[in-house]
This record gives sequence, structure tokens and C-alpha cells, in this order.
Amino acid sequence: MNATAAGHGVLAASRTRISSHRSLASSRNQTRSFVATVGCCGSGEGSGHHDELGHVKMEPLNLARRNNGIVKGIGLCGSLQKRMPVCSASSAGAAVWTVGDDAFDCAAGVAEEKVGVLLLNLGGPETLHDVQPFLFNLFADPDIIRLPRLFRFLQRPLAQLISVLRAPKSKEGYASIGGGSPLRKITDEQANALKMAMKARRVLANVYVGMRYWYPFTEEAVEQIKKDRITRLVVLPLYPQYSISTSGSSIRLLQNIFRKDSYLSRLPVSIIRSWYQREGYIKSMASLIEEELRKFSVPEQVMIFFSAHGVPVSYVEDAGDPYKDQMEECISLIMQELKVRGINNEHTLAYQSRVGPVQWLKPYTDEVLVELGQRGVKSLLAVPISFVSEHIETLEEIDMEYKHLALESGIENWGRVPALGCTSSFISDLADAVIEALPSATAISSEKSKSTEADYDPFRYVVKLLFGSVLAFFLLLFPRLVSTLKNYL
Ligand SMILES: C=CC1=C(C)c2cc3[nH]c(cc4nc(cc5[nH]c(cc1n2)c(C)c5CCC(=O)O)C(CCC(=O)O)=C4C)c(C)c3C=C
Ligand SMILES: [Fe+2]
Repeated sequence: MNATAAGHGVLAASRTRISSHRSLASSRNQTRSFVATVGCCGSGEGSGHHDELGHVKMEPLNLARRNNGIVKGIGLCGSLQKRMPVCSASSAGAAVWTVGDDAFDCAAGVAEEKVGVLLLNLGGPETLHDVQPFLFNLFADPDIIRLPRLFRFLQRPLAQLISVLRAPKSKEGYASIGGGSPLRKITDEQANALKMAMKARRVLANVYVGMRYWYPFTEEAVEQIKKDRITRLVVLPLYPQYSISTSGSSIRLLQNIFRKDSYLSRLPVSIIRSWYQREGYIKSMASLIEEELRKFSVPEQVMIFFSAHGVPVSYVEDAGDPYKDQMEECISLIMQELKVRGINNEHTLAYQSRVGPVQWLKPYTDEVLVELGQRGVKSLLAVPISFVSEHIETLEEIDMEYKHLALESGIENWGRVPALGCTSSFISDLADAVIEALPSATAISSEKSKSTEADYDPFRYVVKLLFGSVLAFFLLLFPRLVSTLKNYL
């Protein structure tokens, strides 16, 4: 069985059409449907808690206890457990999940689980030719450009305009890192490594990759999950911190797909919404930092500079995105871990990669670098914090743009921590997170999506159409407006 969705080759139609029709219900409402308990498995209670947005965060559950590398089937499914107290080759006599081909295989033959893990990521253009359609998919996402409901009909025309205007700048960036994004290759490698790490824990699983804006699309991965008749799924966004614009967007897309499908809506699913606080992740980050610090001639004098991908301020202040809080907590945990290791360097956090004319989370990376240079900081270690793989924003923005700016601003010694990629302690921790999440999988409610055909109102449709035409007319009439917009992107 192919470990990832790569090469599945379904949904070959033009991708620009796929990603942009998702309704934007509030995160609160959507999260509720994920905690509905349906089907045989009622053992998920108490397994997650709601954060300030009502999201269920998966805490380490301790339901699947590991012993000598064997995952015991305690609590995987309450009712099944009663029917099969012993399904094991273990001499210990406890219920043990043994591993068959591509499945949890109960030796007693009473139950057979086919476990799937779906890794969610952003995706990136593989060639320069892909850049504009990739950008279209990104900007057509209502979680990336959050228009008021009344203006939602402008989403696609606006995405078209912005993607065309932004494409030349983005292409330059992708050209400078070899002509495309390495994200697919790295995510596939992570998927394979995760599959192996789970196998080492005697849990066989198929690991799928679902990208939000480019191949292999989430829709393709889901098709493969259906074909493989997966019976239990763990969804793991490859973003440590939750943001409406990243994990939130991918999860909402998934919910919409699952709700519409009778098989998928009954499939027990467990979603790990954020995992920035996991000990394995924190320690892996601390180790990478420690290793890079050692390369400086006077490590104690190095400023540890965390650079996170930004989000517009309105996400945090108006929409309640927990991203900023999670980021700050994450950094504090990493610094605590470094302290335990005797590392007491100064540190700072700034936000990079802003796009468009709105206010983004501050302080901005470029501005802080200049300030630090002016303050006399001579050695700086950049730590990309919101990503777990190398991509355009580490390879181009940090390694080229920011490094250049820092050196120009008076910083003399520059270092950069690599993204985690397939670091074994990190992948091991992800495997643990997945195994811990398995028992609490519950079916996604088959409740209908918030916006339905019934919402269709011909009057509103005509008003929107008229408004759209007037706007398009103005854009055409005032090319200067367009070029101003371009300068902002
Ligand atoms: C935590 C990670 C990310 C957040 C939060 C995020 C928000 C966000 N991004 C844009 C716009 C763009 N992002 C682009 C690329 C990109 N973004 C992330 C991660 C986060 N984005 C990654 C991993 C990548 C790189 C993918 C790759 O090709 O390797 C791009 C395209 C590149 C460019 O032109 O700069 C855009 C545009 C917005 C508007 C946003 C929040 C609203
Ligand atoms: Fe981004």
C-alpha cells in the first residue's frame, strides 16, 4: 500500500476549481460536530477539552498504554473491548493489538481496524507555472481572505485579481529556491517516517497527505481513504499551533467533505488540532537550537530570534484565533526547556510573511532585525517556529531576505535553525500523538452544512450580481487602483 496520497492520481481536473466553495461557519459551531459521539465507540469522553474557541484539543490521553513497544487495545472501543478481552499473542494476557497487513488485526478475529493517518499541510507550487493557480486557490479560501458574508460572492474574482498581481513576486521567490516548493517531497518523507515510527510501535497505519492548495489535494487523500476502507482515522495538521488560516481551514474543508458522504460521516475520526505543547516537539526544537548555538564562537551572546508566520490582527482580535497565544506559550516552553539545559540566552519573537494592506501581528520580523542591529546585537540565531518543514518562507524569506537585512543592519554572525523535517525525536513524538488520539475517534456528525441550497434567495443573488458588476467596472476604469493594490501585495 502506498504510504501517502502521492501518486493516487485521482481528481486530475483543474485544481483551481476545487478548493474555494467551502462555507465559512464559525469555528465554534463546526467544532461541536467533531465531538458528537456516533457509532460503536463511546470511550472518547473526557479525552479532549475545549479551548477558548470551543476547539477540542487532544491532550495526551493515556488510553492506549504502551508497554515494551506494544500498544494495548485498552479503551480503543469500549463495547468491543468487552467482547474481546483477549485478542493477543501476548504472554502477559492483556488485550493487545497485534498488527496485521495494513490493519489492526485482532487475533480473535472479532474486530479489525484499518487505521489511517491524514497529514494536512498547505501545499506549494511544484513549478513556476503552478504559482498563479496555487495562489488563486490560496486567496479563494475564505479562511485566508475573510470577506464579510455579504461580499463573499467576490471571493473568486478577488482571488483571481490578487493571484495575478502577486504571481510575479512569488515566482521570483520560488525561482530563487530552485523553481518550486519542496513542501510535497518533505511532507511525503514525513508521512513515510511516521508510518515507520508507528510500525515500530506495532501499529500499522496508512499515512495520507492532504494539501490545502496544491497537489496532492485533501480531496484526493480522502478519496484514497475511502477506497482503502479505513475504519479509524487520525487527522494531524502539520502546523504545531492552531490558526484559523491553516489547520482551521483544512479541518473545515475536511468537515464539509465528510458531512456529505455517508461512509465518511460515520468514520471514527480524531483530530489533533494543535500540538505545540507536546514534550517531544518542545524537546526536539530545543535540541535543534542547542545544536545551532554551539556553532557560534560565543554561544551565550547569541540572540535567539523566533520568527513565526504572521496572521492579520483581525484573526486574533475579532475572530478569536488562538494562534498568537499558542505561539507565545510554545516559545515560553522551549525557553524553559533550554533553561533546564543550562541555556539562558536572550530571545525574542517576531512575525514574518505579511501580505496585503491590513495590519498583521506585530512586531514584524524585518523591523525587529533592523532594531536589533541598531541596538548592537552582533550574533543572532533565527528559529522558524510555525513550520516543521523547509519551504519558501524559510529558504527564501529567512535565509536570503532577512539574513541580508540583518547583516546590513549590523548583525555580524547569523545562524538559522533548520526546520524539524524528519528529525527522529520529532517523528517519534508525532507517532505517540497519533496513537494517543486513536481511542477517542468519533464520527463526524452527518448534520447538514450550515449554508444549504435552501438559503438561496434570488433577490439577494441579483443584488450581489449588480454590486459585483459595479465593482468590476470601477476596477477596470481605474487601473491606478489596481497598481496601488499591486504595490501592497
Ligand atoms: C503557520 C503557518 C502559516 C500561516 C499562519 C499562514 C497564513 C497566511 N499565509 C498567507 C499567504 C501566503 N502564504 C504563502 C505560503 C505559505 N504559507 C505557509 C504557512 C502559513 N501561512 C507556508 C508553509 C507557505 C509556503 C508554501 C510553499 O510553497 O512552500 C503564500 C505563497 C508564497 C508567497 O507568495 O509568499 C502566500 C501568498 C496569508 C494571507 C495568511 C493568513 C491569512
Ligand atoms: Fe502563508
